[in-house]
Amino acid sequence: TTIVGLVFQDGVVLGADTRATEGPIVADKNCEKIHYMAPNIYCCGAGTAADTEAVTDMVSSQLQLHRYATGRESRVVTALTLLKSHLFSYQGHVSAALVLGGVDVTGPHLHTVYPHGSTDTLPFATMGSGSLAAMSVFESKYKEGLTREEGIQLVSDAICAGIFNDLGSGSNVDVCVITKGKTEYLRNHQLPNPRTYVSSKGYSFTKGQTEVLSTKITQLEPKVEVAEGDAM
Ligand SMILES: C#CCCCC(=O)N[C@@H](Cc1ccccc1)C(=O)N[C@@H](CC(C)C)B(O)O
Repeated sequence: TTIVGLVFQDGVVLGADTRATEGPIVADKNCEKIHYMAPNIYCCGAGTAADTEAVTDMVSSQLQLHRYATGRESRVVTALTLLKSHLFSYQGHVSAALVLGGVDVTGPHLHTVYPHGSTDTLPFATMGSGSLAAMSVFESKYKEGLTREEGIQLVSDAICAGIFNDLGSGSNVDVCVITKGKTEYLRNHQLPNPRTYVSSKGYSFTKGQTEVLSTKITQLEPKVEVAEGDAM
């Protein structure tokens, strides 16, 4: 997995690839790794698929109940505290490495959460097996005050670095843009690895392109006629 996040002038942009693996096998070519936490908060997950899905879904439900109880918009720090406390209590056995981002009354926020429950607050962050490839892009191109378009492009470039240089990452680029007034989930924002279908007429090799070295035709034993009504 390659998952990233950055803070830009109007909020936060999150990004993820869409490959799920089982050892050397690609288990899912287009899975979703950017999870809804609240209308103004999303969370990217790397690690064990079941763990990232379960922990983000659980905290998302807790945030919804908290919104009912307070009548207020959820805060990123609330999601952060719920996530880290749960992961810490399980001493790293829940393999969820997360990039949490959102915009609340206190402004834009971006955090990383590690399986053991430690967290960091950063202007830009990457996680997953493709995180080093992605971080190389951020370290060379990130700056403060990026526009929405610049932010989306930089996130896409960082995810593509993972897609093309990390075997644990691949397929497509998902993006999520969170600002004070609006949240845009751009599912399959980029499709850099389209499946090229073999044309319906089969391969298009020109006749004679492959040299025929020898031909051997074997006559099969004569067909035995089956009389009507015989048991098969
Ligand atoms: C679909 C399906 C099966 C998913 C199995 C599954 O969790 N794969 C993991 C790798 C892994 C981890 C621990 C045990 C085995 C295999 C995986 O692809 N993680 C990616 C993120 C998740 C959200 C898709 B990424 O971190 O590479």
